[in-house]
Amino acid sequence: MTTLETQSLTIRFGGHVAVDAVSCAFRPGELTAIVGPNGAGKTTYFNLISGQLRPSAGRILFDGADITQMTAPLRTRAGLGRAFQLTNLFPNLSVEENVRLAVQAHSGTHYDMLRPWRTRRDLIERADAILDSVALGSRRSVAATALSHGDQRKLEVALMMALEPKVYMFDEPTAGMSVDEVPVVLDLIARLKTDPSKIILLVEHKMDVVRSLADRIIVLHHGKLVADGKPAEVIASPIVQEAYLGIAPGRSAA
Ligand SMILES: Nc1ncnc2c1ncn2[C@@H]1O[C@H](COP(=O)(O)OP(=O)(O)OP(=O)(O)O)[C@@H](O)[C@H]1O
Repeated sequence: MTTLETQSLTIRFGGHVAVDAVSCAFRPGELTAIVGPNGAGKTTYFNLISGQLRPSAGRILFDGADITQMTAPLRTRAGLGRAFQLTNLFPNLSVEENVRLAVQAHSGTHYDMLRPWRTRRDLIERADAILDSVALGSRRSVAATALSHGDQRKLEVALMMALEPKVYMFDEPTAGMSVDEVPVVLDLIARLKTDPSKIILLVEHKMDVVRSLADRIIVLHHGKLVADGKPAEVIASPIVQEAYLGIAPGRSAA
């Protein structure tokens, strides 16, 4: 069973404590939404878990191992999946080529001049299945850079799926998407949730998205974990009403 836990995780930027002694254990089969007002430390906490930042104090345990000092690429290989920025990949290759490369990388298959890709039926089928599940089948020949913003986000999710991670990390997966693109991504995350072995973490501002997907909500405020529990309880709790909804009145709580 996959386990992921932060223990007193802390990071300081100069004198500012952006994440302050956050202890939290994430469970398989559960989607945990991380919410809080602007500047609460959500993205920083995410970056600490995925390895883009190193903490000032505290530990991160993944599947029983201390990964606090592990590099981000090694964490990815160990099963911590975070959406790639497309700019780090192959923006001029087609959607299909990007997904096939990710599938190939995960399968451990190296380029073999004597065995062209098209003979690897298993890898092609896996890539096709992923493309269909993110509704990008019809865009397969388009260069990644030529995709709409929403389709680029879907491709990022597809590339993460290709690596079959134990932990899926989504940072505002629907940000900047048009209204008709949002349901595709929400459906996709909802489908990932049906696998009881996966841990899913979601940083999200939109409370309607949180409500529709989260099994559990944790709230960060000034870098501290101030609430943790079932969505209805957490949303109704005075600390969230005051700390989150009170401070961010422009953000939809509906
Ligand atoms: N590299 C950095 N150097 C200095 N301060 C930083 C750095 N990264 C984040 N911070 C500060 O840490 C605090 C937490 O930022 P973070 O982006 O994690 O908040 P957030 O909850 O994700 O906010 P938002 O909802 O606006 O995305 C902020 O005060 C931010 O200015």
